[in-house]
Amino acid sequence: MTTANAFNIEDFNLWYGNDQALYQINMDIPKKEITAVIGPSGCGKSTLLKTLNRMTETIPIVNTSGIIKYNDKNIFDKKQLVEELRTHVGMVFQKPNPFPKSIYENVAYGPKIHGIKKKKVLDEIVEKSLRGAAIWDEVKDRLNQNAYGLSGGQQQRICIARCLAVEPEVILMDEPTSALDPISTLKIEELIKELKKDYTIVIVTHNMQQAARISDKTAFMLNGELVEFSETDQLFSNPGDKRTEDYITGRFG
Ligand SMILES: Nc1ncnc2c1ncn2[C@@H]1O[C@H](COP(=O)(O)OP(=O)(O)OP(=O)(O)O)[C@@H](O)[C@H]1O
Repeated sequence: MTTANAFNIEDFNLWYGNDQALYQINMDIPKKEITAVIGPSGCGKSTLLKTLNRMTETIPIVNTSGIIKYNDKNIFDKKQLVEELRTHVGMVFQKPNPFPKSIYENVAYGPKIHGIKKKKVLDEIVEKSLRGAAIWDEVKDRLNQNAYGLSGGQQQRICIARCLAVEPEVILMDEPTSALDPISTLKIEELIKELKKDYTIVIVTHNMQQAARISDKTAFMLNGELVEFSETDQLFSNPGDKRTEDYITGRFG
């Protein structure tokens, strides 16, 4: 049975040592929609995002309670292999972080790790992924050049292509445009809206206008709590909580 939600977060708490960073989070993240997470610095946005593909557990002092289900299965279940989860749930980071390799090798890297060796198959994956990340036309004649030679915005699209190459279902994006100029930002925003047709996207952003422009649903977090999670139009036009209203009208944050 397939469900409409990619993730069900149930009574989830997270501590860094003695400091609690997330409190009783309950949230269902719908498939093939863009879910934005907003809130002031330090409110737990990145922590929540990184927990969705179990990146936070690489930090030794992290403890959690509660359940996060991905496609109805608890991601913390002993039987759930973390590598497998991360194949389905990819991540794009704040700063573009291509490998110091050619554009081609950056995108072919994941499929190669997964055992794909045939040049023809890899060529196809590289082209499809670069097209999917809306950068094929800009790089098709220089696939063997080092990805470091590209602009920041282009590097970020290479990182998105690298993520697409392993065919994830979900793409987690942690402030993917905060290091980019306004034109590159708009290109990435257009791309994210395009990707929604095929992927579930969860994006952490400092930029409320960005959340309002691109997301279907928005979560507002404050001090580790999920204050409000609703349709983006509603959250920005008619917030249900005074704290959300104060934040979106710039009264704090
Ligand atoms: N590796 C860590 N070790 C200890 N505490 C951490 C760690 N990472 C984050 N924290 C703490 O957890 C809380 C939430 O941080 P988090 O980075 O999730 O917030 P954020 O909303 O994403 O902030 P920002 O918008 O500034 O990136 C903060 O108090 C932060 O200091």
